Amino acid sequence: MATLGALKKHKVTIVGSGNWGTTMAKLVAENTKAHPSLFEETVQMWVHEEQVTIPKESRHFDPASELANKPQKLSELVNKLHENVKYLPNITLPPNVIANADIVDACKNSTILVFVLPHQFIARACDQLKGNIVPYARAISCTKGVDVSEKGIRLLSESIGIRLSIYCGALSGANIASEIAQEKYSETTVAYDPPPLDSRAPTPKGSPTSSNVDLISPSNPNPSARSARLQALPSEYPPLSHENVRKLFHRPYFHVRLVSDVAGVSLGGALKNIIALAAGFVDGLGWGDNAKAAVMRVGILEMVAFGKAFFEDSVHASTFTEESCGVADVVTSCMGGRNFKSAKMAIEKGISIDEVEKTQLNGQKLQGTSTAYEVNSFLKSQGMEDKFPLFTAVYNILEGNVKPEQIPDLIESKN
Ligand SMILES: NC(=O)c1ccc[n+]([C@@H]2O[C@H](COP(=O)([O-])OP(=O)(O)OC[C@H]3O[C@@H](n4cnc5c(N)ncnc54)[C@H](O)[C@@H]3O)[C@@H](O)[C@H]2O)c1
Ligand SMILES: O=P(O)(O)OC[C@H](O)CO
Repeated sequence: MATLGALKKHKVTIVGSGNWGTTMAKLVAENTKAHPSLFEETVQMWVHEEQVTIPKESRHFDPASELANKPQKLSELVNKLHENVKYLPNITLPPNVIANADIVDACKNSTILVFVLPHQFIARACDQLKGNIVPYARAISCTKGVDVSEKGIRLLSESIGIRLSIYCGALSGANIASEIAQEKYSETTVAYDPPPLDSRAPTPKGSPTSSNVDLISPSNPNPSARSARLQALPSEYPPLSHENVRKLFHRPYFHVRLVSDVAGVSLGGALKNIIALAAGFVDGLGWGDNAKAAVMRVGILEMVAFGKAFFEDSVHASTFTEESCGVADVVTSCMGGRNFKSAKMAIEKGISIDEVEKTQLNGQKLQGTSTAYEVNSFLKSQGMEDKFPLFTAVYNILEGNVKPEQIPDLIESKN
């Protein structure tokens, strides 16, 4: 009985503190408090430091205070007010969330790292952490996107795992952060497929681990070769079984389903953002719900086809259809997501999405535009743009090569 010998508790760090990062810190901290035999109560939240002035509309704004119009460090404000007034205003954080602007210190001795950074900041964060974390740490990626290079395409969970030489799973779902922060019911999918060594069973010689998966590339379209050895979680810690991982994320208002399909969960979260941009384009044209449903239908088909074409060994099509991280995330993202809203506003105002992001989002980041570019660059490298007409159309609209009004013709089936 592995748990009988457990003496230590898992220390959890949330790597990121945006809209979703701060929400994740809140719900995880509620759970570390609720499960004191498994987790240390204090949850560190890494804050990318910036100077923030308390907004006038904030309940913390006091015109009589000398601090009223004075920029202050965000990490200090979070710890003083128990609120992230910039990225998650009006939500009280539990006192066991501790904001920390030093990423290495925040992650020191943590056995569980929850990555919730915008995609573009992952590589640098990992560079800073490399060699400064316990080698048996485990990670969960909540970031939505994919990494593409001249060598091929990689899931963010893989990128994190490879950069840090640790195992990384994924969490993704129909999860608009502000609703979850207000404790409105939602579901999510957590993919966690730890190598056999974490279950304390001896690892059969030559058995695969789930980390350090080779890149998908033209010469290696469906890699199954898995190379590196992971360090086993010491037996003093409670095992990170599906049951215990669920206890870290599940709340009465946030229902978690555990699966083993890390690729499916990661891909769903990335690709739905391209579909959400298309939905925003047609809505911005004033075309109504039928048009939106049409691009969602085609987008879901392309999401499934993409998984089958490039991740056939790992993705289960049922992950897209049956779990929150698939069709359900497409639906919520195309109704109320930032990518959808920003694409819609860009069309309505006749400006670029980048301009909407810079002027309207108060520092929050879109992931759909970079994912559209990354996916297109990969499809081009595979000579497969025409097999994914919606993804290709979104890229070409962003590039100014075609107009949103051309979407119906561009996505029409040629059969
Ligand atoms: N917000 C949501 O509803 C939601 C839900 C599910 C998943 N996600 C995903 O979670 C990820 C994180 O999104 P978010 O909503 O927490 O962030 P956000 O877009 O609200 O905020 C941007 C974050 O980037 C940080 N940042 C800015 N410059 C930085 C730098 N140079 N280095 C490091 N960090 C920097 C800011 O401090 C801030 O925390 C994204 O991939 C997003 O798609 C978001
Ligand atoms: O607001 P978006 O477009 O970044 O989407 C948020 C979540 O991913 C929805 O599940």
